[in-house]
Amino acid sequence: MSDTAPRPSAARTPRGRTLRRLLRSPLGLLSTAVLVLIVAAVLLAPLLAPQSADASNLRDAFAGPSGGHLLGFDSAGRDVLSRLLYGGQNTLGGALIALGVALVLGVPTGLVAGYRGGWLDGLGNWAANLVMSLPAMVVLLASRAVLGPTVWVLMVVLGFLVAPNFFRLVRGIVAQVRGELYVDAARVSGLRDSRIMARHVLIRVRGPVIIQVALVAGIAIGLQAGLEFLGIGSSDGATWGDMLNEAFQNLQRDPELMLWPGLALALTSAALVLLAAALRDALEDRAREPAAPRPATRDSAADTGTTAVTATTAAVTDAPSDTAAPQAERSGLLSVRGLRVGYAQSDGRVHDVVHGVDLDVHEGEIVGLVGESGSGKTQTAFSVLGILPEGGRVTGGSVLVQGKEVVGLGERGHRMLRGGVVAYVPQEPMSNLDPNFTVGSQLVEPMRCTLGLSRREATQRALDLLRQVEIPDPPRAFRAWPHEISGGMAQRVLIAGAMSLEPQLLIADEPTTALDVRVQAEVLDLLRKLQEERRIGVLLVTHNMGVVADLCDRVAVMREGSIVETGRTEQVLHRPQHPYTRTLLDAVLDQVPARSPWQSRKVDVA
Ligand SMILES: Nc1ncnc2c1ncn2[C@@H]1O[C@H](COP(=O)(O)OP(=O)(O)OP(=O)(O)O)[C@@H](O)[C@H]1O
Repeated sequence: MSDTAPRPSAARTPRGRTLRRLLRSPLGLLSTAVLVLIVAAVLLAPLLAPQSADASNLRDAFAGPSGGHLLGFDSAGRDVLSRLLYGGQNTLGGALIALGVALVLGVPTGLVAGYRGGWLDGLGNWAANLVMSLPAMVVLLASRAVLGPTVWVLMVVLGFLVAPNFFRLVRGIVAQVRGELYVDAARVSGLRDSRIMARHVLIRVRGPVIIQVALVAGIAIGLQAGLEFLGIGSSDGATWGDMLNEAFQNLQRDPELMLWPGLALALTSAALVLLAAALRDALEDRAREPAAPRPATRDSAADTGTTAVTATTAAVTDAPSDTAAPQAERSGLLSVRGLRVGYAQSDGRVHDVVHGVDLDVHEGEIVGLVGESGSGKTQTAFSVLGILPEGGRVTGGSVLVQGKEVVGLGERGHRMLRGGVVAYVPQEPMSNLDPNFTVGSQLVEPMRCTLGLSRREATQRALDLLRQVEIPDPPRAFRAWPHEISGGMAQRVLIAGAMSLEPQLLIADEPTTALDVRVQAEVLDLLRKLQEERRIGVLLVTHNMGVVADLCDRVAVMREGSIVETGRTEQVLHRPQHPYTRTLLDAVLDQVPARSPWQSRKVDVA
């Protein structure tokens, strides 16, 4: 491992940056300091309080400050400072109970509803709306009548009443995150849903939930004090609400008694609200922060001296043609027959976007699936992977992977397939890496979960893989954050990730579209090298005839959800049978000069 490579410091982690930003803002610093002081004082009550909260001496009733009793005595001759400190324990403890219940009920249900969608989401929403429509005060009064006046029980009920706030917040964010490509990538790499939620999704809801916690804590403290002030709730010991109630009854005699519990409540609630605002600002600043400049890499600095091929150059020459692979005979690796994919419409009808596709990928061959945008290439690939978007489903046909039918396979079966036999290289490398984790961590985790490797073994293997995909400084790339690497490097990382589970079939969906032309050539070279070394089958989804010419043994041309022509690459490129294939080839030839002569799977040197 290189010792010279800089290690991203803890201070540069998103969490470290948020905390520093929070403490740099005057509001954040002030509110944090006030809260820390209040909590510390309350926790240290046994050391700071001159006596216990309930020790009373009627001779001291309404006595002013004296000696060790800085805030004087109340109407029952109890020390006000002691009651304030011990009362804080009960008041803050009650708020914690309400918060705990709300978090336990709201966050996991919001996660599941947002991530899974469907009937779970419907049910969760219905329940949240129902609870939110209940008048909180009436429910609390009814609970008091049924369950008794204990304030702890009322705090549990309060937690139940505010849980929908957390549910809605989390559900909304998760529904957004679920559509992120890195979440798809994590699914494709075989991670369980629970693991994806814990690792990739929870991290996105963390910030907003913390803000909501601060707000709800303020509300819980206020409500609890309100209940006790009205004499509705009662706890075994003193609380700030209790103190307010007692002070209010003696307002004429000693108005100062209102001051201390009122001040404690006001300060705590205000500090919580200000902390929430400061946290929100800190998180928004972080989101606005521009990504760190990417270091020059071999990929991005490949302007000179690179062996490259112009990927958009199609080679159509007079080389001899092969015959098409017999479609009747099904391949042992991937065999698709009569595949139909449909999406449910709002009127209940199903709209087919793939209409009876036949496709084979044999061991050790690269098959190009080519066609214009919207022709159904991705839907076909996603059907094999079992990751069709919500609303989409296979409506007919058969997909055999290593002889095993995958149509109708449950999520678990698909996950096992994706974590073993089939791997996927997506289109947009940067969006498929989770910005919250280092590159290395994103390589190591699937290997640990799927192959059961120890962290040390998985780390070693990840470094080997980074070397195999020709990343110049593997240890450095391993430690880098996604924003610190170039698009070409990110694609190499994703290829390494796909290879890490030793697949037999690799599905690459436009793997070079997001890259510049020279980096495209390098990534294509890499794919070819890995495919030849490992003798895996590759289904290459592309709209680029140049890529097909450079890389593929066979090609299937897709249009409007159907395969219109299939055969060996040379044959299809030399003597296209279908007018649509000719149009695709003409379009390429219109745009760039043709490379000649056609050389099967050879790279043109720029
Ligand atoms: N979530 C969806 N809901 C409804 N229709 C969809 C959905 N996703 C894709 N489609 C439709 O399926 C058809 C095929 O889309 P697909 O993504 O497979 O095209 P493609 O050939 O891969 O195109 P591209 O190269 O642009 O990705 C398109 O008509 C598209 O509108």
